[in-house]
Amino acid sequence: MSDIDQLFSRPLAQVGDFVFDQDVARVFPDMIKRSVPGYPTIIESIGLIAGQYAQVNSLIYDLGCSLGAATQSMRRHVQVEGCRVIAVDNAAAMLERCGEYLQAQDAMVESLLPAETRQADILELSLEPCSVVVLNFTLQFVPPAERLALLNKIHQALLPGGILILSEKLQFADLATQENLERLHYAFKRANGYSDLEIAQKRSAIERIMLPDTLECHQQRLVKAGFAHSHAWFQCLNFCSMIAYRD
Ligand SMILES: C[S@@+](CC[C@H](N)C(=O)[O-])C[C@H]1O[C@@H](n2cnc3c(N)ncnc32)[C@H](O)[C@@H]1O
Ligand SMILES: O=C(O)C(=O)C[C@]1(C(=O)O)C=C[C@@H](O)C=C1
Repeated sequence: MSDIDQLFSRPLAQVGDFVFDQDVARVFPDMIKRSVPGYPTIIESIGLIAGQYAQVNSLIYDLGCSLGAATQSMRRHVQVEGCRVIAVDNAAAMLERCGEYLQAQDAMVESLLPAETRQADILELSLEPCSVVVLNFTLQFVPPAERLALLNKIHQALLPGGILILSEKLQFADLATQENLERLHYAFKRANGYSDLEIAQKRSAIERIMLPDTLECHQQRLVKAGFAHSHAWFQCLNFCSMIAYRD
């Protein structure tokens, strides 16, 4: 079970950069559900969408898997012969808990899709041929200069007919839209029990290491990476999810 996220509830003399460490791993399910509008819907839908595009005897990658929520959903939804999920994260603490969650899922549910965890930097990892790749709120933590090469690598590894599911926090070019949706996002966090202090300190902790792009930037970069066809399938406030098609 997850502890309640109170990591930023007390005034910090110095707010360091956010790190996916043991403390975050302990509270992550609570943190992300209370911070990302629509997260439960996105997780459940990733399983459904993957179930429609996973190909026989192929790999599925969950890149930046954290505790493996998307992997767990895909294991429940994908009923395709010979598929296997590889859940990748470079944070040891997150991956350790991911392994615990997957073992617990195996103990509760029979005939799930096989899944394995792999600790690696997705920028270094070589990808085997696959039919579904998930980047669920991961690309936003990759340095912007490295994002195109990662998407290129994913496009190269995807089998014809395969897909990338890309979920991201969005930036908006229009200032009014940016300010309105940011304000609504903070209202969402407050409605979920975060104080103004927690919201402010978390914002400081992520502002240097989490760099959102606009939807237009994502779509242009996906085309450059070889994904001629992509679209958003979900948006809740300033968070969205897209599907990009490997034609
Ligand atoms: C917001 S969390 C992702 C949430 C998760 N995909 C889910 O659906 O619950 C971002 C994750 O990406 C991981 N990450 C960031 N950069 C990475 C990299 N270069 N290689 C591997 N994992 C990375 C972090 O350790 C963290 O677990
Ligand atoms: O934008 C915020 O305020 C967030 O907390 C977002 C976000 C994310 O999108 O990954 C940031 C860090 C955590 O992983 C959980 C949520």
